[in-house]
Amino acid sequence: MSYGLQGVYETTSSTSTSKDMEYHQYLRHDGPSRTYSNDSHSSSISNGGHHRLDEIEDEQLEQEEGEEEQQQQQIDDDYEEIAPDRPRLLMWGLTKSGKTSIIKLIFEKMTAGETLQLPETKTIQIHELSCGIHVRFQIRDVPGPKTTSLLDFDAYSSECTTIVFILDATEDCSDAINLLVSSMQWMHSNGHNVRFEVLIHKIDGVHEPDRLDRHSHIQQQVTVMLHECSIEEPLINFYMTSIYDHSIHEAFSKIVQNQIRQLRALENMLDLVTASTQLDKIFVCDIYNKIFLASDTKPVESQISELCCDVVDVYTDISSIYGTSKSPVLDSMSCCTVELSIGLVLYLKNINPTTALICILKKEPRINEALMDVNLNILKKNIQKLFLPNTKRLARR
Ligand SMILES: Nc1nc2c(ncn2[C@@H]2O[C@H](COP(=O)(O)OP(=O)(O)OP(=O)(O)O)[C@@H](O)[C@H]2O)c(=O)[nH]1
Repeated sequence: MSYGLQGVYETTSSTSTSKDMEYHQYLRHDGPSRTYSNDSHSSSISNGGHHRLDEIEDEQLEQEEGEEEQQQQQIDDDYEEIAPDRPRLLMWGLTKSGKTSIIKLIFEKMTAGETLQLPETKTIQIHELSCGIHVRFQIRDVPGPKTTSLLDFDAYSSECTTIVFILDATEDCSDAINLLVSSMQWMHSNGHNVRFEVLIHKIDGVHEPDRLDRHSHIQQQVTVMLHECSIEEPLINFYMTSIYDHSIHEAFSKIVQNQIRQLRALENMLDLVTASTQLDKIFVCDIYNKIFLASDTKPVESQISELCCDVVDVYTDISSIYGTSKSPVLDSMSCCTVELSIGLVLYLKNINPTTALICILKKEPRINEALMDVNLNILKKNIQKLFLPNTKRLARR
């Protein structure tokens, strides 16, 4: 498979178990032409591409979209058969650490305040989820132990590919650290080379100047204990998160990205497009749960990904008011642009009803929109192709 992006146009100009289980399956379709603007930030959802492509291309696109829809339907009809080797994530950590809240907030649109009323988890909850372009995975939410006991951990973690360990940063962390290390030790001694993604969670409850110290103290303690257990080079990442800000989406995006086999290829494509189109940053984002499936490899500040989440919110709000499944706010050729007063332009374009490309660029007198349109359309097709062989192969089974 070629990892390059075929057909990108360049410009020389500088402008250019043992327990009961509950099973949940989340399948979404549809997305949201109208104009939207306000004075300080002008935003538009415009049908900007039609004059650039001829009718034949339009028909081809419609046909392609029809095929895609059929394919999606087929996938949805037989989930188990279609994605038998999907990643399986286990949410693990002491009781009340925040496992259920995270799932409800990201994937069920519960507000942070509503999570205060969540009851204790009594049985395993299995969530079959899909993010954007055919990225499918399972998340298990399990009753959190009250002590460092590993009772039932073998059943909970069977066939899991990643453990998302939630550690409440507002409490004394020693029990949680012991549980984390003993879980890793159990996995190691049973020959399971599973990645641990550790969320140092409820960080909003820690005084701001102490947060980095808390993070490095926990990380150091875990590293020392793992070394003492002779676990060298463990597969472990640490994130500071809270459901009261954007950090949980950012961390979960990285966790989901670690599950995507095509991630490097996708990043290569995005790098090529940013370089050839003079974009500052480009993201592939699931518009329903605001999970970033990939971005180009330039470093990104948190504020920028927060801005992207905001543009997705604007888009979904307008879609829910004005769009219907039969007539979405954006069709395959349209885009949504938001000009910020700080001199940045955000540009949203759909890849399919659930996935969008979000580009960030500096506002310049002459943005080469035609070049951007052409390259983003090529990128869109290439992304679909990248995920298609996988889907077709699975569909044939
Ligand atoms: N301050 C703060 N509270 C949080 C955060 N995340 C979750 N909580 C709160 O933590 C409490 C426990 O959350 P749950 O999601 O029920 O915890 P759990 O780990 O699923 O608990 P069990 O079901 O007992 O295993 C709830 O009151 C949430 O509102 C966070 O980021 N910050």
